[in-house]
Amino acid sequence: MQDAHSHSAISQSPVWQALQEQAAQLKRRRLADLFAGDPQRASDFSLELPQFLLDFSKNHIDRSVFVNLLRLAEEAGLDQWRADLFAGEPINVTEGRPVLHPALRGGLAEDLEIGGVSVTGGVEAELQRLKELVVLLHNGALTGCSGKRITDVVNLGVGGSHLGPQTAIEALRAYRKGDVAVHFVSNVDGAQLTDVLVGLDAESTLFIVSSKTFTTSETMTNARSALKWLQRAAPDEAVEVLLQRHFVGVTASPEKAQQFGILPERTYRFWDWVGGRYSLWSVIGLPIAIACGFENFRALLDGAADMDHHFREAPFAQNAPVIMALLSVWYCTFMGYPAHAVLPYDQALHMLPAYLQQADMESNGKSTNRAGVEVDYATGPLIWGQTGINGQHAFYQYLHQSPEVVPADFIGSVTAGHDLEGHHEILLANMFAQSQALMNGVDAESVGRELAAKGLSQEEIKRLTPFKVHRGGKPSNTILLKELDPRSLGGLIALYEHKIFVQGVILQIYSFDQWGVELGKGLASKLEPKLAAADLADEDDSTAQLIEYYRRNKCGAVTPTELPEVEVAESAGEQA
Ligand SMILES: O=P(O)(O)OC[C@H]1O[C@](O)(CO)[C@@H](O)[C@@H]1O
Repeated sequence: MQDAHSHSAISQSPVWQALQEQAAQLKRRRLADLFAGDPQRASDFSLELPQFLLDFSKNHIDRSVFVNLLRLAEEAGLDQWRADLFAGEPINVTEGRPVLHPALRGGLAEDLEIGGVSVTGGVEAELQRLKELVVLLHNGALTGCSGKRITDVVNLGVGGSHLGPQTAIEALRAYRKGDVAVHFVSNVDGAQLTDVLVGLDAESTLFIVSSKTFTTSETMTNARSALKWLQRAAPDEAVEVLLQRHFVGVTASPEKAQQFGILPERTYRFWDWVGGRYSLWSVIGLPIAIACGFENFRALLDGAADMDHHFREAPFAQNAPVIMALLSVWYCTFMGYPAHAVLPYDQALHMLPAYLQQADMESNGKSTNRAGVEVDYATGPLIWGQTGINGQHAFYQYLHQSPEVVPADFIGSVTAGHDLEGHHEILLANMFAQSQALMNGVDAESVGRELAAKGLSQEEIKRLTPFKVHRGGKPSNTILLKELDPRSLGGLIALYEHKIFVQGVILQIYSFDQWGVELGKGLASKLEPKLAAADLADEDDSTAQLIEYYRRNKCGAVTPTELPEVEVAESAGEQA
């Protein structure tokens, strides 16, 4: 498979050089002028898919740049990489695995076999098991040790084993089903677990230990503390029984879940060919199915499969993930804008920026190309953002008047997710206004006219004008969904997933490993025992000083628990 891909440095290609020159020219062109000189621009630089309109006309490109960006995708061998992704080739080369999250949602053109087993068959079988669990929970048939019905489920997981499910549940707040409450604990900071447990009854609480590797220290620590909490509530109950009745495991390492004490029939599996940050479509999505019902979870998968189909089939020039990826490469790599804002004008999407931070930055925050050589260009951008209206009253000042340019994605829905009158029009008007203001800005002449109309003196106008000028020229995409429902949410998330993949292909980096998170993990487990005692001579002066300060100032010792530790085999350094 590798031979099918060229390792020649893309940054040496003529189209790369051409784009570099164009970037310098385009920086001097006003976005408003690009519209003025091209009456078809808005419609030609837009794409209407069944679930949404993508308007990418407010970007700092002209037709010739767009053509060159499409050439760059060809030059990068995107066609072949895309085919290899869907064919299950081991494109996660550094981990020697295929990348098959589309298979989890019916997104492959044809079924595949891995180790002689049908991928689609395995996925469907696991989904059916998940559905049965959801039905049991919704029917009140799942009970804890004391026979009480399970009413609360706590997902213990971090990163991809947390962000996808919670983002989707928040987004689908209008699609809740059943009366089982779902809670999330991702942080090893015990404050989070404590806060969640405070309101819960141990007899009716079920924990989902959600971890691809089942070795992530934060998640396993939370799982052990959850077990101790159950033990405190039912001191006469055997630990094994508590584990069997109050724990579910969701993992690509089922044997580790069972070592922990979770029943095989309560262990739901996925596979190492699903990256942690791409796993919400797998049994990792169990909390979504519990909170919103299995049918809505299925609709989410269907929406993602629609996007897989679009990405697989559409020519690059009409391919939403390809276009968004090319624009991102254009800004980050050619224009030199290192950040990208995600701005949902939909409260339900409030977690989307955090979700995309992991999806994008853990995938493309790399500086070694596929040939193992350090790149000489910027790779993926810093992704940040929050709901647009809250952002407007916080950091939009920076977007409008800082010398930096931060390209942005505005995301909203035509249909409101509530029935309060008058709110949605204000929300959408703000979204449209912000992208317009960022694009056009306001020049000194217009500011002067506005101030004169308010009756200010010439002297005051002269003094105030420089502060009120907005340079404009700040680019954005707008994704306008018809409605935020399970299907369109699936499509939206898959759109970004494929965008991230395309960016990696073009920039010649491997998007599906995450070696960069390992170093810190290893050091944390080495330093943890040193917080209590031990010689700090091996540590750098700053770290030693911090630990010494901690030792001197910590109030009392950590309360030792009288409850027995549950033996859990942890193996470090596994990749999720
Ligand atoms: O699901 P696991 O194995 O607990 O891993 C959790 C997260 O940790 C990471 O490996 C690194 O932070 C992510 O890629 C992953 O989503």
